[in-house]
Amino acid sequence: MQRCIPVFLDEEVVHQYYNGYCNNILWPLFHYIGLPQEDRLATTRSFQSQFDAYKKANQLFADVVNEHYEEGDVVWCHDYHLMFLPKCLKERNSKMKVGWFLHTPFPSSEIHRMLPSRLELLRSVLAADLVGFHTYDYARHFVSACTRILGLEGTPEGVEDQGKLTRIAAFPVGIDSERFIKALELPEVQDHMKVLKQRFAGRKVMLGVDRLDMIKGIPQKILAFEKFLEENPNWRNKVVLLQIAVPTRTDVPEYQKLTSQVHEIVGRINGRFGSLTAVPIHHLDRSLDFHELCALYAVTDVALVTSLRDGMNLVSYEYVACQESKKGVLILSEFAGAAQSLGAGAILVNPWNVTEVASSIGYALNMPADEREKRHHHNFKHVISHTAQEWASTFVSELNVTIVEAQLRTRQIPPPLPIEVAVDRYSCSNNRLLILGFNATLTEPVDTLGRKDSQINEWQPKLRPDLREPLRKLCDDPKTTVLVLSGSARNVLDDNFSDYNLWLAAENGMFLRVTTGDWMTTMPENLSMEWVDSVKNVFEYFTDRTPRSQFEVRETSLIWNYKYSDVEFGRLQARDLLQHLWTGPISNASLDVVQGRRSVEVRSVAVTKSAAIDRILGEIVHNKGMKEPIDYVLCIGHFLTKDEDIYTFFEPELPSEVPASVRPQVPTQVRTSIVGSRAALLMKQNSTSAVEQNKSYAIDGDTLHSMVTDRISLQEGSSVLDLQANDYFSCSVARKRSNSRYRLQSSDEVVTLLRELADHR
Ligand SMILES: O=P(O)(O)OC[C@H]1O[C@H](O[C@H]2O[C@H](CO)[C@@H](O)[C@H](O)[C@H]2O)[C@H](O)[C@@H](O)[C@@H]1O
Ligand SMILES: O=c1ccn([C@@H]2O[C@H](COP(=O)(O)OP(=O)(O)O)[C@@H](O)[C@H]2O)c(=O)[nH]1
Repeated sequence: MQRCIPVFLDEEVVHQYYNGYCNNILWPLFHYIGLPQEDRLATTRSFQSQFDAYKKANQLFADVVNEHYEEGDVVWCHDYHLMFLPKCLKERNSKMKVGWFLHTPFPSSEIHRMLPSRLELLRSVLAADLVGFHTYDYARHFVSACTRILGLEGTPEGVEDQGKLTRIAAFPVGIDSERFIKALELPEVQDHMKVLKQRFAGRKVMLGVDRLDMIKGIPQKILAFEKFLEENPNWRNKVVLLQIAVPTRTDVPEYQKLTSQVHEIVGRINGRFGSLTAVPIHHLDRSLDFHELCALYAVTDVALVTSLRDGMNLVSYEYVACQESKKGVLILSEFAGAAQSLGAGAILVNPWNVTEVASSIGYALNMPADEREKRHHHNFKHVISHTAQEWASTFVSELNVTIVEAQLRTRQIPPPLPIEVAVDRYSCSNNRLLILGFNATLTEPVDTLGRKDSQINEWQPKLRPDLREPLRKLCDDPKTTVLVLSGSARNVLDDNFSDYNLWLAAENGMFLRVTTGDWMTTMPENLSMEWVDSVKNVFEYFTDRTPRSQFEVRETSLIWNYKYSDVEFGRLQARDLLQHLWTGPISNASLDVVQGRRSVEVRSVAVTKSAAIDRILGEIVHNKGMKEPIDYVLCIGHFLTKDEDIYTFFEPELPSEVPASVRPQVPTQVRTSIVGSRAALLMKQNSTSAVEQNKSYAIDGDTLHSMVTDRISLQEGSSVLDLQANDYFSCSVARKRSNSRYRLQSSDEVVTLLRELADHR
């Protein structure tokens, strides 16, 4: 039992839908082979009747999904067979979380234009929330098809249609590398390896493993091998090509023709270069079992992949995974998606250039051991770190995040902060917490035009002079705790706030310090920063080419800022920069690209202000030895969307709250502590008792006894927060739409607010 639910299609639908529309129309078109001639005499082969069958089959899939769907489920549709499915699903239930991933290339819009049903298919895919491709190029082609053919707007995140954004991104698939590596130890595989080694002793063995499909370039590969033998007579008895050609789509006439064509070429070459005892090409028209395949991957000297187009090509990954001891050479078509990830170690070839492939064969066969080792090492590292498991979890987590972000986009414009009320409630409270953002909250607003001539060294953010006095008064009030929570680096906060008696949380809360003490870290364990150097290269490149832009390397993030550059040019450059990031350094890492109004920031997914706040609160309560619960919270900042759930941290019942379940990449301990401490941070908004609230959260989280929760309860049974709903003021600064309860127009209004709080009676 594979936990699969079948969708039954009748034979005629299969013929028209699967053999017809999928494999005879979409497949060749997406691989740049073009469309077949429409056969007008046979109505069963017309585009229209095949497309009707395609839609019908997709609807049948949708019906089965609907039958089994439960609220909150994620529906991930795969491949060109199901391009109509997202639309069918969303029409029935617009709240369903739907992703779609294409395993083949998506061709240039000029090719997609040829398809008679081009509009309907694009629109249907756009009904999904997240659309994924193996490479950035395919994603780019899809976006340009939507802009050129549908006339929609392409944004750096995806495609927008009347306010609805479909996110488009690259998610390169990988393999279960462990499975292959472990299999090599099995006795069955070892036996196969022994037999193969004996069988081909004294000869170098080249391997081809492909479905017998025209996109795999099998004739081109064999012709290149023939040319190599022709030009290198000394190799004729010393090398053999093993070609596994797995039969596929045997009902489609084009595939039948290909089989005969390949047989003919193989026969001719074997006749030409074979002897009574040996032939240069061993061609198998069948599939192998997993163990045989692993053994072949492990013992062969060169793998030859000559796809004319290929979505990814997993064979190349599998070969690399099995070559840790032999360190064989991979010759790989530049038209396979895999060329973008294994290009560093493989010999890349244009399969149409038979001469080039033939000489690459010679180069691979003669390659010295140290070069083989270096090349293999590059690829092996990639294959074992970019696995199928990681691919799937990244896609699903991105899908969840996409949905939360879409909810955030529909945020309201909050009303202005009622300063008088905020001050009044402040006066009546006994233990207040003020959480203040820094940039654009406590600094002067940026006036791009006015600063055109300013000096680069003014870029470090500075506390507004008119805030110094009120801030000092607030910090010196024993009933008030002030926390400055910023994305800025530690030294920037040190420079601005060392003289005040307050708490500083730098780098989005990853570092914390009370100004009378030392910095400590609240960083989650295992925060990988391996990506920093490659992202830095991209940022350097764009900084050099965008006058008056700059980038800052922080300890847990990198930020490129173009707030002083020409706005239009800066935006264009930002787009380009994002494209560079997606295709390169961040294509498969657990990173977030956070776009500000004039900045692009890259940080690890676990780094957010809201993820850090409960750890910070725990530390403050512990450090101050608080005896009384906090009864007033003011949280103001010019926070990015990604950080905005800090506002809802204090009021869990808000609908736009980001549930812990949609942050799967946040390490478990952190997630648990968010849920846990929230349970302790009670609001007396309704009559629910502490015990009841704790219970309801216990269902969400694994446990309430996280380290942080335990630490921040004041004493057994009492909680850290004792907030009336009207003693909580979340307030965005200089942002129109926000999740906050209130807003202030600019930091000028922050000055007014803090002055009045400081002078309250
Ligand atoms: O179902 P078949 O007709 O036997 O075809 C087999 C699969 O072929 C295609 O595979 C693609 O997906 C691979 C993994 O993402 C990728 O590496 C490769 O480049 C693609 O060709 C097809 O997309 C699948 O749906 C078929 O099952
Ligand atoms: O006899 C065989 C030969 C190959 N494969 C598998 O078929 C897949 C081929 O995937 P690839 O991405 O290379 O191309 P596709 O056939 O999907 O276009 C790989 O996982 C191979 O391990 C297999 O199961 N049996």
